[in-house]
Amino acid sequence: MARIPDSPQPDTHQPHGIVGLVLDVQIVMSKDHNPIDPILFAERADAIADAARDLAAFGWTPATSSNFSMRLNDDLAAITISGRDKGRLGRDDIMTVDMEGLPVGTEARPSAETALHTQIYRRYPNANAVLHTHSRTQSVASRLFAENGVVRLEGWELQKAIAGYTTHESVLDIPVFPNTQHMPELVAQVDAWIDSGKPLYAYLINGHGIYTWGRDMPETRRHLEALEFLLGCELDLRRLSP
Ligand SMILES: CSCCC(=O)C(=O)COP(=O)(O)O
Ligand SMILES: [Zn+2]
Repeated sequence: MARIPDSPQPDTHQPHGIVGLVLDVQIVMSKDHNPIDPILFAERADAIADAARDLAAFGWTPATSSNFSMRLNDDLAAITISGRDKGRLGRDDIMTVDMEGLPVGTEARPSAETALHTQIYRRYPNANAVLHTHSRTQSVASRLFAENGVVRLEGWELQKAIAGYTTHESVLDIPVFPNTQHMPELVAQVDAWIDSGKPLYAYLINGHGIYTWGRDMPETRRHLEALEFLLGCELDLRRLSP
């Protein structure tokens, strides 16, 4: 559960010196009125902002698109506020939600796609970060492979960048779900795939973008970068070998 950092104590031996420190963090209360660890929130928010800055620099978050989150604990996640420029995020652009996607301790509006993030944290207890981007490659691949409902990746050495994959001889299926503005429908499609027992490391949404996750932010970034590369390779193959 959330932990309160030790309160700074006044230094009684330094009556004219520094008697306290002001931290640039908010103390947020969860629904059961436990304070959320502000240090943990700040650390996660910084990790999200750093990743987002890099992904925006790659051109994968055009026009305020994309959203990012990290788990805070079993009940809460830090997620980007809806509509923000993802290349210029600061701590104030990130908020806390519970695992039903409801805001905690703020009036801010979480990402329109929050339900897809909290679903991953509920279904995969080892997932601690979720990244969703809208690169050109992801968007085109999602349209091209929508008819099959899946992008089958096999024979690529870079499949080994996905946690648990140890050989290019493996098969990595990335489903493509139909897009909808009705989040519960998307959540139901993802649930149905997971409930079928098929492995899921990432998915595309038709004409929209990609979702992937991992046990921490570096692993999740590795997944996203590998998938971007692999989808680009599949597009090139389609173009070059009719
Ligand atoms: C302008 S992009 C359309 C919404 C979207 O797909 C997205 O990823 C960003 O939505 P958010 O509410 O998270 O800013
Ligand atoms: Zn999106």
